Amino acid sequence: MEAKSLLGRMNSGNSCFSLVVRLHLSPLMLFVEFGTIGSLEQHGFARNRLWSVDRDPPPFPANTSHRAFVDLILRHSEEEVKIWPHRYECRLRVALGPGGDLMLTSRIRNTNTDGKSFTFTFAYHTYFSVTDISEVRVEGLETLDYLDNLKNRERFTEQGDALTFESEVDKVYLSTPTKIAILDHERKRTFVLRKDGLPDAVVWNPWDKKAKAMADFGDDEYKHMLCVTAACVEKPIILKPGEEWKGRLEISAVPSSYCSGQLDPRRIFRSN
Ligand SMILES: O=P(O)(O)OC[C@H]1O[C@H](O)[C@H](O)[C@@H](O)[C@@H]1O
Repeated sequence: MEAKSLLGRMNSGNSCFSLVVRLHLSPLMLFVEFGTIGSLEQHGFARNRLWSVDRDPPPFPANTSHRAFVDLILRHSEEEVKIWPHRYECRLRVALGPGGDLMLTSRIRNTNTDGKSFTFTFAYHTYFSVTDISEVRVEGLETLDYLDNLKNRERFTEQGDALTFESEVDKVYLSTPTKIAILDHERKRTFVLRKDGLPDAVVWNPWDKKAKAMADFGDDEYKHMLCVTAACVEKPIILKPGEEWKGRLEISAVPSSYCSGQLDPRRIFRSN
């Protein structure tokens, strides 16, 4: 399966809202090196590999409402050995809930037979469709420390209230809470991200100049997108042979002007 530029569209069946997540896949799954810190290609190699579908996946736990799912698998390959001399298995489960919520679960296992550990970083590079970036707020990241990719990854502390956007942004927020909300006032829709095992969050919008310079990005598309990436970047994950790491991201869309902490989106879904 080609991982690049996957468009995932989910309609809730409820006319109040629909959720469009651009799973610019690999984007969805960055592996080994997030960003351009190391010697590998931008965001690592997993994004540009061919994944296969597991036709006999392990069953879902009985107590979950997520019944529609696909498991994608990526394993080491001979051609990759020069850049990443390890054996691994990476499983990505993409599941849809009855209310239209999207659940991404990743498991990465060290299958080395030479006794060697390996280290990697990880991110779900999810692009969110918004009506007007200038009217968007992000809640859950205020007052946190971040590394600013536009300033040589210098560390700063976010001030004030919720994040708003009026120019290019490329920040790695550190030790973030498990819940982050993206409020689209004009559309009266909020995306709620719930994550596990992914302490960091990257917030990115290229704004006008960078958008024009990017070959695979429309000149005006920056006005209608925000990339909020659940990640594990600051402290890389280390796995010994036989060990497995698990990370999870759940994305829900909630109608109207939901504010984090005030409403529980799960209840809204159930009552619809
Ligand atoms: O275009 P992509 O390779 O998907 O990456 C787009 C952007 O993703 C991230 O959020 C990074 O922090 C940015 O520095 C990068 O430009």
